[in-house]
Amino acid sequence: MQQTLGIYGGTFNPVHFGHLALAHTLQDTFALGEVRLIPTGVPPHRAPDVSATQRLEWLKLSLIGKKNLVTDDREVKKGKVSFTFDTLTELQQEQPHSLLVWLIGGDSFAHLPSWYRWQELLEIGHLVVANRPGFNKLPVEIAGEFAKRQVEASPQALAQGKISVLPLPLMSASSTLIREKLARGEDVSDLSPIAAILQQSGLYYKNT
Ligand SMILES: Nc1ncnc2c1ncn2[C@@H]1O[C@H](COP(=O)(O)OP(=O)(O)OP(=O)(O)O)[C@@H](O)[C@H]1O
Ligand SMILES: O=C(O)c1ccc[n+]([C@@H]2O[C@H](COP(=O)([O-])O)[C@@H](O)[C@H]2O)c1
Repeated sequence: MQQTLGIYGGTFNPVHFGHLALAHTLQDTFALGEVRLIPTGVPPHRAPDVSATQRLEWLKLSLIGKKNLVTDDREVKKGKVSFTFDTLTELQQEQPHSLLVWLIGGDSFAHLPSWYRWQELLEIGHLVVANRPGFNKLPVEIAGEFAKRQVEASPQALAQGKISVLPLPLMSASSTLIREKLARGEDVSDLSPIAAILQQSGLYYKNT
C-alpha cells in the first residue's frame, strides 16, 4: 500500500472548529496515518498581530487527545517568510516514499496563481480543496488545472498531481469572525476549542 502524509498549513490566528473538522475529515476520507498541521511563521500574504509561537501553542492545545493530528513547527522556527513550495519540497525530501496529501480551502485555491511556484506546487503531491466561498469563482487558469486534475476523494484515487474536493459541507467558521467577536468582548465558545483561553488572554480585545 502507498505511504501517505497529510499536510494542512494555515495561519491559525486563532485555531477554530472549522480547522479541526477539516483536518479530521482529511485524515478520515483518505485513510491517512497522520495529518500535520503547520502554522505559518511569517506568512507570505499577511501579517498576523499574534506571534507565531502563540498561534502554535494554541494549536497544540486544541489537538490534545486527537490521535493522528499533530503540529509541525518548521515554519515557526524558520523566522522568515515560508512558502508552501519550500515546505512541501522539504517534507518530500524527508519522506521520499510518501505521497504528500495537502489541504487548502477553496478561497486559498482561488488565489493560488499568486503563490510562489504555484504550477510546480501542483505537481508535488495530491491537493485536497475544501469548499469555501470563492471556490465557485475560480480564475480561469485555476479552473483549467482543476478540470484537468480532479479525481474523486478516496484513498484509491490518491495520486501525485491530482486534486480532490473534501466531502464536507460549507462551514462558516473563520479566524476573522473569532477576532471580530473577541474585539467586541463577545463569547466565541461555539467557534473555537480554546475559547476561554482566547478570552482570558485579552489579545484580540479592542477597548474602543
Ligand atoms: N471554514 C473553512 N472552510 C474551508 N476552508 C477553511 C475554513 N477555515 C479555514 N480554511 C482554510 O484553511 C487554511 C488555513 O486557514 P486560516 O488559518 O487562514 O484560517 P481562516 O479562518 O481562513 O483565517 P482568516 O479568517 O484570518 O482568513 C486556508 O487554506 C483556508 O482557506
Ligand atoms: O507559498 C505561497 O506563496 C503561499 C501564499 C499564501 C498562503 N500560503 C500558505 O497557505 C496556507 C493558508 O494560508 P492562510 O493565509 O489562508 O492562512 C498557509 O500554510 C500559508 O503559508 C502559501
